[in-house]
Amino acid sequence: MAVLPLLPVPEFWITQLNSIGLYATVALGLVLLTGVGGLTSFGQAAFVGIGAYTSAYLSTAWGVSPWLTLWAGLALTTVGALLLGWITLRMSGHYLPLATIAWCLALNYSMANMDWLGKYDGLLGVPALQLFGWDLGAGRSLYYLIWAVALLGAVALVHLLDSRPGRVIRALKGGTTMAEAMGVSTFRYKVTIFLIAAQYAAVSGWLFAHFQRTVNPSPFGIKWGIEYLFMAVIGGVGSVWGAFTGAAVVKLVEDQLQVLLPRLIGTSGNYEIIVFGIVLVLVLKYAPQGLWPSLARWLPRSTRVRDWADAAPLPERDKPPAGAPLLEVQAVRKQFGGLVAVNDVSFEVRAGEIVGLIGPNGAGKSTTFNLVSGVLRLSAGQVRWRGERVDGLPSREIARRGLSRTFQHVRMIPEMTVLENVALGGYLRSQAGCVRAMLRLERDEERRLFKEAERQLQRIGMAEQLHELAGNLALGPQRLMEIARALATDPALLLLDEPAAGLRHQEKQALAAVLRQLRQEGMSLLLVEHDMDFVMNLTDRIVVMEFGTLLLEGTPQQVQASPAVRAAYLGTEH
Ligand SMILES: Nc1ncnc2c1ncn2[C@@H]1O[C@H](COP(=O)(O)OP(=O)(O)OP(=O)(O)O)[C@@H](O)[C@H]1O
Repeated sequence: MAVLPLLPVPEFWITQLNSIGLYATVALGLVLLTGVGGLTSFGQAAFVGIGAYTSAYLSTAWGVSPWLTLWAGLALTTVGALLLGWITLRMSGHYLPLATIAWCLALNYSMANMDWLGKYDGLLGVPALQLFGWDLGAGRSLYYLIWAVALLGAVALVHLLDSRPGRVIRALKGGTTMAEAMGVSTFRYKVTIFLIAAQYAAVSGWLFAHFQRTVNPSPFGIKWGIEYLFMAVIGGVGSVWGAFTGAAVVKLVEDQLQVLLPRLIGTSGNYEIIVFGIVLVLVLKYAPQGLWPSLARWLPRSTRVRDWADAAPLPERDKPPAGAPLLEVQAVRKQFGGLVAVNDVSFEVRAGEIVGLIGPNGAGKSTTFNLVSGVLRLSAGQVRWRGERVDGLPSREIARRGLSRTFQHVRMIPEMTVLENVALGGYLRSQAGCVRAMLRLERDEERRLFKEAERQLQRIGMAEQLHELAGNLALGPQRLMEIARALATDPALLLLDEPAAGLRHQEKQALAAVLRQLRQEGMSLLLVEHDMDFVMNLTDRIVVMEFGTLLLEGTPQQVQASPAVRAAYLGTEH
């Protein structure tokens, strides 16, 4: 690619490649936002427009250097994206796509109706870029800058996705509950990826203005917003290199159809749009992940190099002394409409104890877990953590205080390895942000995270499966992986929701041994479990719930001897 402009390649193809580089830069932002983060935007063309118009206006009307107008464009984009993101990203569902459509339409009409922006004619005479006296006016010379930007943008994204913030971003698509339980403010990350995607678009717009040397509103309308999304989807919206594939396919197919179709059917019209729509449907039918992942299947998969052997351990929190009150649940209540799922339940967990929470199906155990860990809000009552009231706090704040959990239905990132999933647990014990990750300045901390993740996986007996994709594991090992991830948060209390479900007998025994070992190391455990042998042999105390209320609290022997508990399980009157 570097020598292409030096060869006698026709100007047409250089222009095509320049356009592909510009489109791919916008599509890269969508890979991050939509493909990885799960947030759909139809409005990227508006951000391209901000980058283009800011530079065109400031450089033509005020003679400002394009190297300065780039920053002005990025600053304006930041303000626009923050405003839009702040309002819409708290809401789930269709609000963001709709808001981005509205934003794109509104901005496009504004551009087209302002005298000082030249209305529909736009701004002419945008100066060419100059770099150290080198004129970048010709397509052949600008080619280098366009492709340097696109490729650097891609490499920065690859770095980002393989980092502490990247693992969080990859968790967003599967819902926010798990990431929040690992201590992440998912809203902050949603705003961040929205901002990054907008800035990729604005940089592309800046280049576009100085490539075309003129701007007008039409390339920044909703049609282009949709087109950019097409590119990302066709290329493979989850993969960085898919942005290039998609941009190339859309640009080349559309152009070729415009030439070929009139010749084939003997009349001109917008038929290429129809044929293009058919192509899109076929791609989505036969390569639903997009074209790049279908091609990449044939490439060898590289495993992570184990370079963390000598990394320093992550910081650890002070653990409470054995017997100190840790978790106090005081008359907690949760109503779902008319249903009282948890009815004034009280119990406590002291440091160094293993407490079991049992009860028939629908007794309210998982709801109690969700109340304690901040996933659900209480209707009444109090939850105290080491004496401090924590009910009403979001789950990430409770996680920060040392309470970590697993989920009844395993929550993980299936397309990441076991090691990477567990490394997400170390989020609160590390600091690297997006910029450091994109520049690869956080490798030391990353090694420390992987060392910790490996240590926890060894502890749980999964040292052999570090590089396995989490989605390929059977249910039992997935549950163990969740425990390792919770352990990587360095908790003082571990809440385990049915940890033994799906495990074979020997695996259960191994798990019980690990949990006992954890208790010896000072860890406290609260677990919901249906396997009675497992609970009776492991726990110090058991809390029994039935129909949302506390039926009994006592030692395993007391619970086993209780006729009321037996009746509750058998469904008889007591
Ligand atoms: N989000 C919700 N909205 C409405 N009702 C709910 C909700 N979550 C739970 N419930 C109801 O609350 C009751 C308690 O449910 P919960 O899942 O806490 O029970 P459980 O003891 O964990 O059961 P299981 O052992 O089957 O997991 C059930 O009747 C359930 O249908």
